[in-house]
Amino acid sequence: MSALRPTPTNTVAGPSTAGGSLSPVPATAQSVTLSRFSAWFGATPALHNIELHVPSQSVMAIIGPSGSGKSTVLRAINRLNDGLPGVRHAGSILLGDEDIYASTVNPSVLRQRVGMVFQRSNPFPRSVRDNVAYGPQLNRRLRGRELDDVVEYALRRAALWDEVKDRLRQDARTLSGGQQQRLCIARALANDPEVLLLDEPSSALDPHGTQRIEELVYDLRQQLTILIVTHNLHQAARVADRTALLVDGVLVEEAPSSRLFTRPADSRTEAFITGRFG
Ligand SMILES: Nc1ncnc2c1ncn2[C@@H]1O[C@H](COP(=O)(O)OP(=O)(O)OP(=O)(O)O)[C@@H](O)[C@H]1O
Repeated sequence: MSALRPTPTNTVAGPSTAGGSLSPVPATAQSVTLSRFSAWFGATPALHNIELHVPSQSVMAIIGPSGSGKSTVLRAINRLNDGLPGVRHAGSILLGDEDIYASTVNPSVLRQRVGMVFQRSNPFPRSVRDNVAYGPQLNRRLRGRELDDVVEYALRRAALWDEVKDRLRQDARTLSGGQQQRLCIARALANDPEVLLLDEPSSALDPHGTQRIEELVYDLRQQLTILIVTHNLHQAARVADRTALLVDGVLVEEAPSSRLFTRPADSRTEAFITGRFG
């Protein structure tokens, strides 16, 4: 098994602008596989022996009651739990066939390959352009025209370009909440990730903003592997190919969304989706 490394496309990704048309070279989407993955915060167990395979170029929704471990799963895939006091884990998480917890893995490189967007949009207090340019500038040392092209490419992929192309120098915090959330997605996409983790990305948005995010997830699934944590069961049913239910850190059921929401195999799933608990 090889150590995680920047993919070849990460070094050249971004648009070629020959002829003035964008022809992006996206990274190859990767599957994500958790095997007997457990996590603890101090003595408190948060995840128990999770077995979960997310096929490449698909959307997996993770649902479950509050405190069931949904965010912990996402953060484990990005190694964002590393460094929290008392945290430890057992088992493995593979990105494609690469163990993300191998000692050779650089977590910063991992986080370029596995982008994450949080519930509350968190743009830097800088311009729209600078928010998106930050990653490729730092990680790929892009400058000038090449950098501008990557910014445009990422904003187009995030379905935001048309709304901000004349406001690139404006403070990102002047955008609407929904636009800020898509800006955060563009910021992750600028690193040309193979996997995108979305932690309740539309819970702070109005119905229109929510719909834009869902359309975006639907479109991005062709190029990326996406895991989305959501409290909105209709959203999971709409956007996710498969859905996983976590209860008390245990994976209760994982199935195609069309089946899980209509013919759940486990009585706890039925109780959860019919609102009898959680
Ligand atoms: N940094 C931390 N330190 C200690 N315990 C934590 C920490 N983060 C999470 N936990 C605990 O781990 C468990 C799972 O939390 P997690 O945030 O993953 O749940 P969740 O399903 O995402 O919840 P919610 O839907 O409310 O966001 C909870 O019991 C929580 O209190």
